[in-house]
Amino acid sequence: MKHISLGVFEMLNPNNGLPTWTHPDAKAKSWDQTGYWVQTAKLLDDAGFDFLFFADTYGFPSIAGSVPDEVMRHGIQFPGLDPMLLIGALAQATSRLGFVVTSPTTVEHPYATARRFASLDHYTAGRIGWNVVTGSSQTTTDRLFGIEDQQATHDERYARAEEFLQICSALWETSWEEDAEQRDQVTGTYADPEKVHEVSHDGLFYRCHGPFAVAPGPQRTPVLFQAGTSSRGRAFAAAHAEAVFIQGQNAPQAADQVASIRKSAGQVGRAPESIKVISGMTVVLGASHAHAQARREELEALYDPADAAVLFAGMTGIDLRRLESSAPVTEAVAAGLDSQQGQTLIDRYVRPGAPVPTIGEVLDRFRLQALRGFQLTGTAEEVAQQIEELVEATDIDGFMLEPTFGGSAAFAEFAETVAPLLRQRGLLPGLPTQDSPSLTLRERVIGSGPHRSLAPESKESGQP
Ligand SMILES: Cc1cc2nc3c(=O)[nH]c(=O)nc-3n(C[C@H](O)[C@H](O)[C@H](O)COP(=O)(O)O)c2cc1C
Repeated sequence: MKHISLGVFEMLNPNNGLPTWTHPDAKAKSWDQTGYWVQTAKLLDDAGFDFLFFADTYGFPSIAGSVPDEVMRHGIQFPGLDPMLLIGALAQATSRLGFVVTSPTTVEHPYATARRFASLDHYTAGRIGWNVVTGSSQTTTDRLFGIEDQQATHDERYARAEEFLQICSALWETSWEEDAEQRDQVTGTYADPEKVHEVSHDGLFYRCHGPFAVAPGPQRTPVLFQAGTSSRGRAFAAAHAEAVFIQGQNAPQAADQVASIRKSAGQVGRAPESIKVISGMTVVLGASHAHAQARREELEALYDPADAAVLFAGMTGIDLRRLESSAPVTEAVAAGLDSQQGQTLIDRYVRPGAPVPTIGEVLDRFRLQALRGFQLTGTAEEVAQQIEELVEATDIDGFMLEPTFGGSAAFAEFAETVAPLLRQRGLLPGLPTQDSPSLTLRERVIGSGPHRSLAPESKESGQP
């Protein structure tokens, strides 16, 4: 049985997905406090988790240019803080835990993004990853950044992302030779100018000229995660991603996704298993199965159907509230409510050959699983068994635990009860000890490194 990676999926807002902050165990009062996150990161570090992952977006739901009342009143992806600014404090408080931060290729500039992640590679001593996304809640974000007149199509956003990453990679991998940074106090040479090269890029969307002003950190390139699973998203992942984040819904669907991601990687000359696929999973535990089931019902009662409809509209640009709930969901397309946004989300509900679900059914499934992956419920033994079966059936490489009622107690419970069983089953390595070597995130999760192994085509492009 292969070892799996274990992460935690978080967002810097009061909830993860639909509002749960009103529950007594939620982090309603602490989610914006550095102390809460330091304590959580330490817990995960000591419990042997591999990484803490932050999803992020500048956006929040808006529909036809206005923000529905529920967004602010109920706290639906609102308000939200910048997770990147927290990483230095978390790195200082931990010694092994990796951090993955989501940052979009839409409204940022490649140079600024490359500089931030290269800085974080230094601050975390090589424990940083970047979840590359083409952005959600695009309509809201475009208005905030004043670029609503330039709305790019789904595929154009991926074309920009290609160029964005090309520049970042050149800055990280080619600007500084390995021994360019000398810091020699005797000769007074900080960096050898002969060994720091200019990057020169004139593209369709971006221009960037000059040497990179950050010397390489332990990993040079942060570990590249990617989320977005349309065929265009998959092609992008095949070319660039070292790990792909999916929201697995059931074993057959996830097995297909894993196989298709590996196949696409193989088609561009990469070893198919070198690309890691990691799924979200929400685990609700109990002393007995009935107890766990009761806790799940308590959790799901928090997910309000009206909030779900607002979040769905914000993410997809499709306001299903305008249609009869008994109508087939394909009517949304017929009614002209289709949009360029969130293709994955729609693909998720309409399967070739299967009956088309109604709008009410789609919204209810979305309510229960919005922004979430596998839903596991049971005793620790039952959950460990389900995880083993999922790994066997899908060939998935790891999971991220999604928050349930909001606080970090659920992560501690998983670490104390399920993780030891996964170790017994050979799915997790032993807990690190004082003598364990300190690994970079790439060494720990991808199993290579510390530097990125470049895809064959980038070697051929004449870059050193
Ligand atoms: C599993 C998953 C996680 C995502 N996480 C984020 C995120 O944290 N921030 C964000 O702006 N977009 C996120 N996205 C949206 C993607 O950036 C992308 O815009 C969207 O999925 C459309 O691309 P696709 O059709 O290839 O999936 C996520 C998408 C998926 C499928």
